[in-house]
Amino acid sequence: MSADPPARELRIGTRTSPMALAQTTHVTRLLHALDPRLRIVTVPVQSEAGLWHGDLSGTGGKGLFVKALDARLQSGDIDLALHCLKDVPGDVPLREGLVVVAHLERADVRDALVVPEHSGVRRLDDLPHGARVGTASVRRRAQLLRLRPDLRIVPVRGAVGTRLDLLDGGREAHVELDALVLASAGLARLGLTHRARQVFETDELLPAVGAGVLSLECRRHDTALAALLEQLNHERTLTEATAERVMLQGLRGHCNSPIAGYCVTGPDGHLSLRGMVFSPDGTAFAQAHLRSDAPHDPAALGAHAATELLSQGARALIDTGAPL
Ligand SMILES: NCc1[nH]cc(CCC(=O)O)c1CC(=O)O
Repeated sequence: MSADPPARELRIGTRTSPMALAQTTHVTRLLHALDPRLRIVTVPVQSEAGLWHGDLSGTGGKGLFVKALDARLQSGDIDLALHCLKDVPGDVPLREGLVVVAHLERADVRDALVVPEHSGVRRLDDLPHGARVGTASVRRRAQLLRLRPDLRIVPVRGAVGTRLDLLDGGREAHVELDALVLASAGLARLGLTHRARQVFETDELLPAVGAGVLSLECRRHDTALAALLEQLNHERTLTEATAERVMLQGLRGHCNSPIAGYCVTGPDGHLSLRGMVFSPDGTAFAQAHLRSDAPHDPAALGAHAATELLSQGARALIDTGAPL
């Protein structure tokens, strides 16, 4: 072998929220461990979505950051885009010339209950009747209402820190919230795990498709970079995420559909996929729980789960909750 080529500059596009920056730092460390000579440049990418606090369910809001990053990648402005798989809509095809090369090992997939700093509430059951719980996720709303139909669910968006400020600010924040439900993985990335009072088991609050998974995307023709990034791929995560994503795509949900999906690999290598689709208030739902003895075909498992959910009326549930 001849001498190594000089290390290249690598431009990572990132959202500017603290969570996105923490994820970028994490990936930067992983990349430097593979090649310490890489010159990694962080390129902030904005989208209007981060500025909004209202209900974004009808605006394609979740997909805006994905689209903004993908456009910058396509134009060559950045070399690498990092996505929370959970935020990548099921119905948006990958842009021409781009490729998802790695799925990083999945972090905690569970949702967590967070209460104001000085509150004595330890679990959802401790909240008073009619308590106000902040979440803008229709998946969380439906499942929280199944657990506690008396709760008032308040749509709260924005960076995790902003939401915590609203929660802790109480009356002064003009939004009196008794609790928030947030992703454990997001709290962990921000060093805020101590704020989680109750971490919901996956069978009481089924996670989002792709929860806890970061995916790395680059240009198809950037083969040297693709080869480097592939080393960061985690095979089990890819398999599980594939089953969940194929299920999501088969359901043809809109950008904020009340869909949950979680695939786990058993000790003997089999895959177990649970999927649920809810009505907005959680009173009606479809569910599938399928097992595959062939871990090599997660896509078939996902497609099968979607078919099962659709046979139980998932289409009507998704369309009822659809934005006007
Ligand atoms: N929709 C926002 C979002 N997208 C990804 C995460 C972090 C955790 C993850 O990757 O699953 C979060 C925060 C949250 O939902 O509280």
